[in-house]
Amino acid sequence: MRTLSEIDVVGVVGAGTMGNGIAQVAATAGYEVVMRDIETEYVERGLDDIDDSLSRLDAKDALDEGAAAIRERVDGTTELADLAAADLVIEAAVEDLDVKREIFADLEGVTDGDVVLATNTSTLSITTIASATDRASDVVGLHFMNPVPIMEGVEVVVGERTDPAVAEFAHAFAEDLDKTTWESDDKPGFVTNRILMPWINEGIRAYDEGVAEKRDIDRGMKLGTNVPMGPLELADHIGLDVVLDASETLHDELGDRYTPAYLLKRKVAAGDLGKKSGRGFYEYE
Ligand SMILES: NC(=O)c1ccc[n+]([C@@H]2O[C@H](COP(=O)([O-])OP(=O)(O)OC[C@H]3O[C@@H](n4cnc5c(N)ncnc54)[C@H](O)[C@@H]3O)[C@@H](O)[C@H]2O)c1
Repeated sequence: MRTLSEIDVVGVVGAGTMGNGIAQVAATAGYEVVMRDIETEYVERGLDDIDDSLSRLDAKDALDEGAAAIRERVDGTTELADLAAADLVIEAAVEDLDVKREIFADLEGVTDGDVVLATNTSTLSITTIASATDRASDVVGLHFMNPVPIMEGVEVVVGERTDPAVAEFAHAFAEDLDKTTWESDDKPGFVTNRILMPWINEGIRAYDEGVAEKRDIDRGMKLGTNVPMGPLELADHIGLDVVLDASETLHDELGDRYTPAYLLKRKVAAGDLGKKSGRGFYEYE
């Protein structure tokens, strides 16, 4: 395993909401970044999101160096082979076990044998993802929160075969990005989503069953329990498809108390995915 001081290039798989956020914070911490997605269009959108986010932070004087210098450290690509340069890879592709297992098998082929392979999965088993490789001891969960540049927390998830030194490295790397970590065993949903997903689904059910108007549900939970976002606005922020994928995994693993809300499934079927599609429970510009 490479030590923290041996990490120069961070590979990121997926240029979506989480992938481009992870690429941005790694570049901000001084790392060179190679961010890979499957289509040029997705790579470009991810790079544009990084530009926008860095400009906003720059305008608030929240960066230690110019946005342009940070942005120059991020390369976008659609070529898997470009990840060969990485000293550490963090996967943030779609929340689908088969896709992630295929990505990890590919990563094993393309990266050096001592490179840690991390996944940003919200709910899927680290152990099952790792078993797609012959290097399960190098695989660890590095679960960033959304939006990555703003949220301080990172959940380190330890699989059945994860080497304790790899878990320790994951904590140290996240701390080097100015994050604060906690650790979870590889159990469905880990700490955060095991508790968060039923809360969001119950908020959606409460709305669907007419308990209150959607704004009152969000306002009630914010003012009544001191959380920064209510369940419906948080679902829009996370992405309704991501919430549904996570809820379905938890339902499969933990049973009926994790049943996804009917209205969540209907919104996803309609293509209302939240902020990223312009419409979820609320409308966005
Ligand atoms: N959205 C959140 O709030 C949140 C928070 C924490 C963790 N996560 C997790 O992070 C991961 C990514 O979520 P997201 O919200 O960024 O999703 P997203 O839909 O915004 O982005 C996923 C990206 O992965 C790309 N992709 C698909 N297959 C790929 C492949 N084989 N190689 C490279 N790229 C590929 C897609 O083209 C897309 O651009 C998921 O595992 C999700 O559960 C999401």
